[in-house]
Amino acid sequence: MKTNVRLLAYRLLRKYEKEKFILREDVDSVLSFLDDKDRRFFKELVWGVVRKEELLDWYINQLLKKKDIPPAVRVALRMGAYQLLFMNSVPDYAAVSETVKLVKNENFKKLVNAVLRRLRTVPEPKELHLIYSHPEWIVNYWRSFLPEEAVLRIMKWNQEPLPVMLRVNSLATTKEEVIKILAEEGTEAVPGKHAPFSLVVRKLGISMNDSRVIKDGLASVQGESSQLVPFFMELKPGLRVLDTCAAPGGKTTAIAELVKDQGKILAVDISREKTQLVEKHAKRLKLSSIETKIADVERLTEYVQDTFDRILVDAPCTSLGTARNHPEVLRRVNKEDFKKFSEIQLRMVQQAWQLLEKGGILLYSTCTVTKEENTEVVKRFVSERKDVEVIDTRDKMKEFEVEGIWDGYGFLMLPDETITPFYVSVLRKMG
Ligand SMILES: C[S@@+](CC[C@H](N)C(=O)[O-])C[C@H]1O[C@@H](n2cnc3c(N)ncnc32)[C@H](O)[C@@H]1O
Repeated sequence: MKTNVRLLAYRLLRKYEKEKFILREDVDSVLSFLDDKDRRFFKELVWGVVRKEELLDWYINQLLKKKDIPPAVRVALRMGAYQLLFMNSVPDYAAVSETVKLVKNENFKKLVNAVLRRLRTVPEPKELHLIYSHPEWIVNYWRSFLPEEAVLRIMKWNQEPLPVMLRVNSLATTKEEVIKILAEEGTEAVPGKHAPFSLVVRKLGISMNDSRVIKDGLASVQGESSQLVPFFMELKPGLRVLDTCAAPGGKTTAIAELVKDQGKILAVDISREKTQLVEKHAKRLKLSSIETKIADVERLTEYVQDTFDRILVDAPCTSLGTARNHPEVLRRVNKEDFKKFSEIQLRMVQQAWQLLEKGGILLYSTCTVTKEENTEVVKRFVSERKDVEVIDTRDKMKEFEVEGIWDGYGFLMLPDETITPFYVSVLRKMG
């Protein structure tokens, strides 16, 4: 019997509507029994509906007398509207009739049918937050501290799913070699524009987890923004490096590769499950300079007494910069979260600073776009100490061809095809 992919998508989206959270395991478990064509359809429908939520709701609401409809009906309407507006491969009659089938109640079946049949008659919206489908409050919030063109750039790129990117393990192989192996597996990859060891996947042959380059530790899956972070830490072999908030170890292992696996890298995270992820990552890449420790970074000095030449605080944050892969984050956060995270982040930097040698460098980074968690954290920290020098990273960002905004405390990378928004602040301890 043919699998009803729309029904599977509907169930997942109903769960999302309740919880505002999509578990990757839920997606993967559906994908595991679909063929290639159904997988593509399922992924596009699910992520498309989440990505375009505000826009779809706006179209639907133009045709509803009473906007307060049950969530089950709203989700079905979004799915139908998405297929009509964005999926050229789906004929209109199928988008309408298959959506009507998802709805149980007879009266609502009629309503869904009527709305979807008239959907194409609605003229396009004019407001930017609708055209680029973002919650209005987030756009207004970004406008309160970012130039309009930066806000527009973030919104535009948030419409585009991020390509898969790899960081080639420079201690084990070369970009050319990895490209060759990938080609034998049917995957097309090209060198990335920004990070020295990056590859961008243009066409996926087999799943990356099954690829020889991952299994044999020749590369890691990592975006270009993350790959660039360690390049701002003035790393060299033999340094003692502390990576707080290290799991799953993307940046820890990048650091180890850059110091040629020579030196001591201590990777800290909050739980055993988390530090095990880092250990697994290091083992796969055959890196031996990494040790792990379970600790609460907000009280780091109770757990760690050694001092370090370099410290990375890649802090937990509201993750707004990950919206291309996780469009649901934009619909989950609220302004209180910005404040809550910023207090945690400041405590982490204060604690880590105490373990930094004079002349050493602490890099603070987040993958979010909020004033509270970026500029304000560093500003507050700098204002309470006399031994902090803020390092200007503008020239170096230019070298890596990364555009963004310098706020006097750090640099907010602005997105392009392979860069996602990332905030990087580099602080030197004066002696
Ligand atoms: C942004 S992620 C780090 C990503 C990682 N640096 C990488 O590149 O792969 C933030 C990490 O902070 C950890 N974390 C959150 N609160 C923490 C705490 N109080 N102490 C230690 N780690 C914490 C989380 O477990 C999570 O692994």
